[in-house]
Amino acid sequence: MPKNDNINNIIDHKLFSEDDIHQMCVKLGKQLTTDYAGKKPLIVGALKGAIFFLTDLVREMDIKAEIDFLDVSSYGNEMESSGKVKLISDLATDVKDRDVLIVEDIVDTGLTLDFMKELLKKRGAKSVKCCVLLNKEANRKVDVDVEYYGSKVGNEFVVGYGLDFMNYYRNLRYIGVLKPEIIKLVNNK
Ligand SMILES: O=P(O)(O)OC[C@H]1O[C@H](OP(=O)(O)OP(=O)(O)O)[C@H](O)[C@@H]1O
Ligand SMILES: Nc1nc2[nH]cnc2c(=O)[nH]1
Repeated sequence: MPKNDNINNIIDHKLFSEDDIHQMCVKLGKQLTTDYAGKKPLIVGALKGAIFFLTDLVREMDIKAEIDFLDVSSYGNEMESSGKVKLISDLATDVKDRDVLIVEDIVDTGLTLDFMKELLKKRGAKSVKCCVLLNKEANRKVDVDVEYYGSKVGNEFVVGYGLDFMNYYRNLRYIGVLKPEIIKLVNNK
């Protein structure tokens, strides 16, 4: 188990343990196996935050599925959305007439998810749904449907299991809440 250096300096408390996350993946995987039975969906992972969730989730799904990745970003190194979502790297797969399932680590303002859903719909996907690990409803700026999610979270900045703080700490096995004083430090910089 890696010892992330200085982790105690930035994490206030653990929110979801490895086991909590595993249970969420199992539950969502079962539901998706039922709902996508007989279909061959294209699973679209949103880079970079969704990498660990996607790999755990798809292995709980007993269906024939293709996997591709889309890299979009609106945060850069910051802790607040710039409000402008950028397409950094596109899919290699044609989504026309496909059932597409977007896999995301978190939906916060909803801007990133809304951008991806609209893009894939415009390209002629047959259906576009999403499976998100964490749903931060309090901060929503756009009304976007979240068809599947693992857990709701409060309006706090979470880190680990793909979720970064200044591009680090994605490789924590659990999800923790960032210390409020770190947020203040970054915001006052
Ligand atoms: O609902 P929103 O306010 O749009 O926020 C959610 C998005 O923010 C994070 O991505 P980020 O842009 O930081 O890129 P990353 O996945 O590479 O960390 C996260 O992974 C989601 O994609
Ligand atoms: N790491 C991280 N990225 C986010 N993007 C939007 N909300 C969050 C959050 O709480 N944590």
